[in-house]
Amino acid sequence: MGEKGRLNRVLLECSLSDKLCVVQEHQYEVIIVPALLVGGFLILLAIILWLFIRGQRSQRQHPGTRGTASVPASRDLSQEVAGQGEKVLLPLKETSVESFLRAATPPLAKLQVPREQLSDVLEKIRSGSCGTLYRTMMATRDHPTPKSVVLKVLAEPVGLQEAQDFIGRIQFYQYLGKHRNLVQLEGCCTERLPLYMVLEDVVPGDLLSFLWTCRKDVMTMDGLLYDLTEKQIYHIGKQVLLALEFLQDKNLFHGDVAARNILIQSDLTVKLCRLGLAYEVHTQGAISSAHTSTIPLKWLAPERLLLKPASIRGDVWSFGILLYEMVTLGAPPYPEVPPTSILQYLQRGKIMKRPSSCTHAMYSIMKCCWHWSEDSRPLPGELCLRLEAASRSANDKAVLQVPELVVPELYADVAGIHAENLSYSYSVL
Ligand SMILES: Nc1ncnc2c1ncn2[C@@H]1O[C@H](COP(=O)(O)OP(=O)(O)OP(=O)(O)O)[C@@H](O)[C@H]1O
Repeated sequence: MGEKGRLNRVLLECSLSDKLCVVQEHQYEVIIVPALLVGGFLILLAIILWLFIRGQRSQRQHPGTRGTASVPASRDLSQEVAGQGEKVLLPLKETSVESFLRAATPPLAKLQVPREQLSDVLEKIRSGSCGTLYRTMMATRDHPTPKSVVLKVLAEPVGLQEAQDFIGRIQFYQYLGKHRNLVQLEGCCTERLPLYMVLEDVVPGDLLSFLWTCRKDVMTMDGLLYDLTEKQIYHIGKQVLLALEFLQDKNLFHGDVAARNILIQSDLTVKLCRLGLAYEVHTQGAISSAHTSTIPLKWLAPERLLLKPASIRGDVWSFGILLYEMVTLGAPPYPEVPPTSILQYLQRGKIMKRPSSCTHAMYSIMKCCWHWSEDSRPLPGELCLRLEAASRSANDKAVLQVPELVVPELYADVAGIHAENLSYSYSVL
C-alpha cells in the first residue's frame, strides 16, 4: 500500500500536457548514500593516517629497548643518558651551556660529588685531549681520611658543544659500567662550570714509565717492585685482553692500545685509560680520520695505516706491540724504521724481529697478532687462552734487564710520538 501510494504521488506531479514526465523516485538515495560512503571513507583514511604519523613520531622519540651493546652508525648522546639499558630523554635544543647543564645534571645525580669534598690543592698530571688532569684529595663518607683521585677538568671557555661532549663522556663511563681493568669514573661535578670528572687514581701511574723505571737500579717504590719477569708480562697482558674483551662485548674497541695508555698499580693490576676513541666508536660508529691522524703510527695495524675501518682486531695488532714494549722494558717499536715509513715496511711483509729478551713462545704470540690479514689474527678471548697456556711454563725468576736508560725526548722521536703526549713520571737522573 505504502509503495503504491508513493508512486501515485510522484505521477501526480506530472501534468497531462507534459511530453516527458521524469519519475524522480529514489533521487535522494542515489546522491546522498554514495556521498556519505565517500565522506566516511575519507574520514577513516584521515584517522588511519594520523594514527600512523603519531606512531612514527613516538618511535623516533623512544628508540627501542634493543640491547645497549649494539652500536648504531650514528647516535646522539644528548638523547641518551645510559645507565645500563636505561634511557632518559634530554632536551635536544639547548641554547646555553647553563640550560644544558640544568637539564643534563639530574640524570647524573648519583654521580655528583659536592665540590667542597674536593681539595683546592691540585697537582697537574698532564693536559689530556678533552681537559687537564690533576691529582687531588677527595673526602668521602666511607673513608675516615680523604683519598687521592684524578680530576679531569674541562678547559674554559666552554661552548655548548664542549659541554655536551664532556657530559657524553661521563655518560659513556656510566654505559660501560665497572671493569677491574678499565680506569673507573668515581663521580662528577656538572651542575655548573667548571666541569669535573672524578676518576680513580691509579698509582704509580702509566705502564711506560714503570717499564723505564725497571731499567734503573730501583728495587721498590710506593710498594711496587720494579722488577719484571716473563710470567708477570703474561699477567699484565691477560688483564689488558680482559679489558679489550669487555669492550668487544659492547661492539667497541680501544683504538690506541700502548704502554703509555695503560695504568699500573702496586699489586700489578693494570687498567686501560684513554677511552676517548672508544667513546667516539660508541657515538659515531667509527674513529674519525681527524683522530686517527693523532695516533702514533708504529702501534697501528696495516688496515688503519691504510685508513680502512678499524676493529677490535686492530687492537690485537697493537697488543702485539705492547708485548714488545714490555719485554724490551719500553723500547720504541721498529727502532730502525722512521715512523712515516712504517706502512711501506709492513707492505714489504716485514715485522719486528724477536728481541733478545723475548722467548720463542712469547714471540710466536706477537707474530700471531701481526698477521697482515685481520681475520687471521685471534680475538682477545682466544689470545687470552694462549697467554694463559704460555704463562704456565714461563720464567718467574729471571728479571728482565736492559742496561741503557731512556731519554724521553729521543724515545718520542723514534717512536713517532709528540713528547708532550707522554705523561711520564720518569727522569734519567
Ligand atoms: N686515573 C688516572 N690515574 C693516573 N693517571 C692517569 C689517570 N687517568 C689518566 N692518566 C694519565 O693521563 C693520560 C691521559 O689519560 P686520559 O685517559 O684522560 O686521556 P685523554 O688524553 O683525556 O684522552 P681521551 O680523550 O682518550 O680520554 C694517561 O695516558 C695517563 O698517563
